[in-house]
Amino acid sequence: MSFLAPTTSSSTLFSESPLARKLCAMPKAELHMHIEGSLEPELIFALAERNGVTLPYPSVDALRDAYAFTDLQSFLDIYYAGASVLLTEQDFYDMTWAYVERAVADHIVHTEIFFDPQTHIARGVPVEVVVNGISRALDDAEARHGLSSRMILCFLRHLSEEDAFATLASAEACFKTVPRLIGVGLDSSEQGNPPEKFARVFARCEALGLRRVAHAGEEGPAQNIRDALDLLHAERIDHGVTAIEDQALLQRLAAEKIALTVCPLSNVKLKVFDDMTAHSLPMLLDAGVAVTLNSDDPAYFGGYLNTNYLAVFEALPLGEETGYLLARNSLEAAFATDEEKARWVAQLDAFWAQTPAA
Ligand code: HPA
Ligand SMILES: [Zn+2]
Repeated sequence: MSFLAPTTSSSTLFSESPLARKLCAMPKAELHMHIEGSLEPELIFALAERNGVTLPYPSVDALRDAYAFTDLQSFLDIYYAGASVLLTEQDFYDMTWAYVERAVADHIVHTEIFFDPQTHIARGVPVEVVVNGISRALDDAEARHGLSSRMILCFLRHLSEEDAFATLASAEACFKTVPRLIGVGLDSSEQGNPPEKFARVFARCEALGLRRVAHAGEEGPAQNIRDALDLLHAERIDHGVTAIEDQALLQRLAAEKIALTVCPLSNVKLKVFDDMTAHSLPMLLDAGVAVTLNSDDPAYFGGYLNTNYLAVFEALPLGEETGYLLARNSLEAAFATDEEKARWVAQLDAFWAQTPAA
């Protein structure tokens, strides 16, 4: 038996507190996760070896060491390099399955997965290979784990409008044959690529009956959020954390129940905020905006969904009821049927009633 006191008392760890356990175990949805951003360095190296792709990093550790980002662009450069190992349908399946296991462990009941076909098409990978690999893994996730899901095709905003239209045309058959592929989004470099650049593409998507989201107000001004709503008819805003610059916009987001898919660890890693205590989340919540928490690119930003919840609740003065609100917002903002949403909210309510107050 040892009489030495532990150097860190485990009871002081937030992650082991009753509130942390409750946040981790509650049913929730994830609405902002780029599947290529779930590629862990180990899987990048395994796929590179399987496919004979040479990486510009000598080892897993060297790659991980390169994850010291200064802004969004410095991340995107590495993110697209990592995605270059994806070639076959099985690669997309394996990547998605690895995320599914993390999602199930985090008590996610519904996930909406972003993917970036243009980065794969440019390397000669047909969009069907991308869509079928991801979708087949999500079929298995539903069958084996009861995990509900949708897929959202994102246009890369640093590329041209013409390229986005060509991508949409190449994916039109997929939209018809893959029921869970329900919408489009807009990601990549926000600076210099405002929403208006894609107004006509999004109008075509709306005419096709597709759901619409857009990254806006991540690094860019609050005006980009307004333009994503007015010019792209976005139904949710991805990030949206710079909305706090504009009081009237905050009121509009709250009144129109436009959900924001906030990604706290991403924002800190990409230096949108100096640290988690400086995050605009409390101001967004105070304004009555329907905020949700998400992991964005979990393999690059230090963790999956529950790690985001823990980081936020450890750094900010948020009560248990905010945990419930964030989970409920995520379920209600999902692109799912009213019946599905009512079922998940009932599941959350039952969990809340059964689990002692933290
Ligand atoms: O956080 C992001 N922002 C913009 N584009 C992206 N593509 C992957 N992740 C991101
Ligand atoms: Zn994102």
